[in-house]
Amino acid sequence: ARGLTVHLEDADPDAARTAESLGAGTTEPAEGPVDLAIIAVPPALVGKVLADCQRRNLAHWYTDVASVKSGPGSEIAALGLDTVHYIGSHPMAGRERSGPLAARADLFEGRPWVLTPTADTDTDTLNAALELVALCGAMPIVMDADAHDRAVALVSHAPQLVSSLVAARLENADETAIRLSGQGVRDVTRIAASNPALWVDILSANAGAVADVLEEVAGDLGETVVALRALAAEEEGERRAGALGIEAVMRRGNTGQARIPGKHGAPPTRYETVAVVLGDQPGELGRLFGEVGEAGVNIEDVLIEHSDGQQVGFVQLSVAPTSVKRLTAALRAGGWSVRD
Ligand SMILES: NC(=O)c1ccc[n+]([C@@H]2O[C@H](COP(=O)([O-])OP(=O)(O)OC[C@H]3O[C@@H](n4cnc5c(N)ncnc54)[C@H](O)[C@@H]3O)[C@@H](O)[C@H]2O)c1
Ligand SMILES: O=C(O)C(=O)C[C@]1(C(=O)O)C=C[C@@H](O)C=C1
Repeated sequence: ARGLTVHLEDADPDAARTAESLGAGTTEPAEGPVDLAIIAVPPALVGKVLADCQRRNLAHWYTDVASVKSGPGSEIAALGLDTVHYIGSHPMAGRERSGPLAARADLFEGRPWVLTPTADTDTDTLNAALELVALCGAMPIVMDADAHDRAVALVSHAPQLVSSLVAARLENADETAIRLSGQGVRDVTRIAASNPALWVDILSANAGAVADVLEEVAGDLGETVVALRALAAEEEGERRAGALGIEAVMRRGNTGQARIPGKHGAPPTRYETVAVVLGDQPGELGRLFGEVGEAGVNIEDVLIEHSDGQQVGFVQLSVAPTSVKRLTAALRAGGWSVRD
């Protein structure tokens, strides 16, 4: 989309061919060294693959996108590789599904992309990585590898495990309970569908920092259980203490959630939702998005909720509060059923 030639290589030729057929680039090898080689393999393989790429003189500059930075960085140094023309990086965007079929062209749009230069890193190497980040529409954040790993323990790795733990409660749950699943449990468990092997690899390189965060979560969980038991007690004073405990945890959650930045690192924006009833027919979603575009409204986020066993779904479009009236009127005029 940006007019650059991308050469794709993968240990699994089918993965490279599938990516090629989706328009990600060409599986034809480059004739000479390319500008930048982007190594997108599991973290434990970054050192080995970088060694192979440098031995083959594949590129002027090299980066990787692994979700942990200290482990691969130490391995690269231990292997004695060229660290002048290499810079670690980590786009803070991904999917719970792996492989080329899960790819999205706009995945990195407006997302933070961490770069971890060291004292060895050449300015031209940093600039090549900055250009990649800009081409993908992401926001560069320069960080030290250790600080990066501590930060992602809190904002990515511990949340992944907490999501998996919540979803694990559903493993043997009664089917009647599962059928009641609404948007709340879907929001909390989306990333529980992630690839276990990749996450073992990621967590192996950041286990201590993630264990520290989870130990604190475990402490909070213990206190929350005590508060819930008190809430169910006979004695009124105990019940009041329980209510205060639960209120405190909910308020702390409100405060933490409100600190998460919006797109482009801007302060959190409050969007409003326009909910549209959608028939379960091919092309309905595309038609809806087309009409939203024609109304000149930007979709900031979208949630699709299917009702079990019904031929309709609800699409919740998050839009700027100032666009709600205009969008609702335009969609109703176009024959869509918009919920009040
Ligand atoms: N999935 C995410 O959400 C996400 C987000 C940010 C960063 N990352 C990082 O990106 C990297 C890749 O993750 P992914 O989710 O794209 O995984 P993936 O399984 O979809 O892709 C990894 C690819 O690497 C290939 N591969 C394995 N060994 C290889 C080798 N020796 N040479 C060449 N190719 C090889 C595999 O065949 C596979 O196609 C990981 O380091 C991960 O931490 C992932
Ligand atoms: O949203 C997802 O599905 C992700 O995979 C996201 C996520 C994250 O925690 O933000 C997960 C791990 C990656 O290292 C980067 C992004």
